[in-house]
Amino acid sequence: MSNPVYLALDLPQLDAAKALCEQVKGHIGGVKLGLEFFCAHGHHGVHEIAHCGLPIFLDLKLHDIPNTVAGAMQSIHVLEPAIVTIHASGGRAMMEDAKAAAGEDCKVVAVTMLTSLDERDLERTGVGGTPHDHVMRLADLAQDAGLDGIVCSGQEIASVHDRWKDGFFVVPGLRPGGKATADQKRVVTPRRARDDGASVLVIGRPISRADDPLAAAKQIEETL
Ligand SMILES: O=c1ccn([C@@H]2O[C@H](COP(=O)(O)O)[C@@H](O)[C@H]2O)c(=O)[nH]1
Repeated sequence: MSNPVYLALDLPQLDAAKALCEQVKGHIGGVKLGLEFFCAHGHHGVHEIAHCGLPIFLDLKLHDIPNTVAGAMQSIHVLEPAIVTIHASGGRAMMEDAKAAAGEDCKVVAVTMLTSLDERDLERTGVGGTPHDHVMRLADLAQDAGLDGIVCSGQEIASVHDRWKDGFFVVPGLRPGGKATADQKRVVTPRRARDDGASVLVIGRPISRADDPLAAAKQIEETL
């Protein structure tokens, strides 16, 4: 089985991001480039990281009207990403148009509820119910729209996996100690997320901010 860990390269310096990728590339399965990286380095930065030879996950979390999101998807075709994220709350038409505009080999997955949010945060945005309810509702919508899968926390992955058997599930908010840290609230260990059905494990700071990133990546790999 291939390594499910995608390293989140949330670093402002391109050289540092490239060096980190080279350092740990034998112990991860892919690289996730998000807003911080893409806003700083754009297409050029993605091409530079692609030299590492790992699959690229563009975590752009697109969220706009259908025509705009479809246009953005077409603009990133040339980068040949393996995975791209959009927001499920953009609605069914937006998700359908995004999927139609994506390349054949690109998985389009919808962010349901950010792992930095808990039930209280959800209530404050005017959405009733638990995170579990909210994630299930948006997972159903994403499946109906023909997407490949969703992004959710490891706390919901077992339920999502039960109702969407062939879905592709991306799980961030992973902490080797299993405890909420920094801005992440709905966390589990990488091992639990994998056992519960995650396809991709997104891990950033536990590796990138470790004193020894290579040792951290190896330790996580050994737990899987
Ligand atoms: O719900 C979400 C969606 C995306 N992310 C992204 O994953 C990584 C997590 O980084 P850590 O340093 O391991 O916390 C980061 O790039 C987020 O943008 C998420 O955390 N939660």
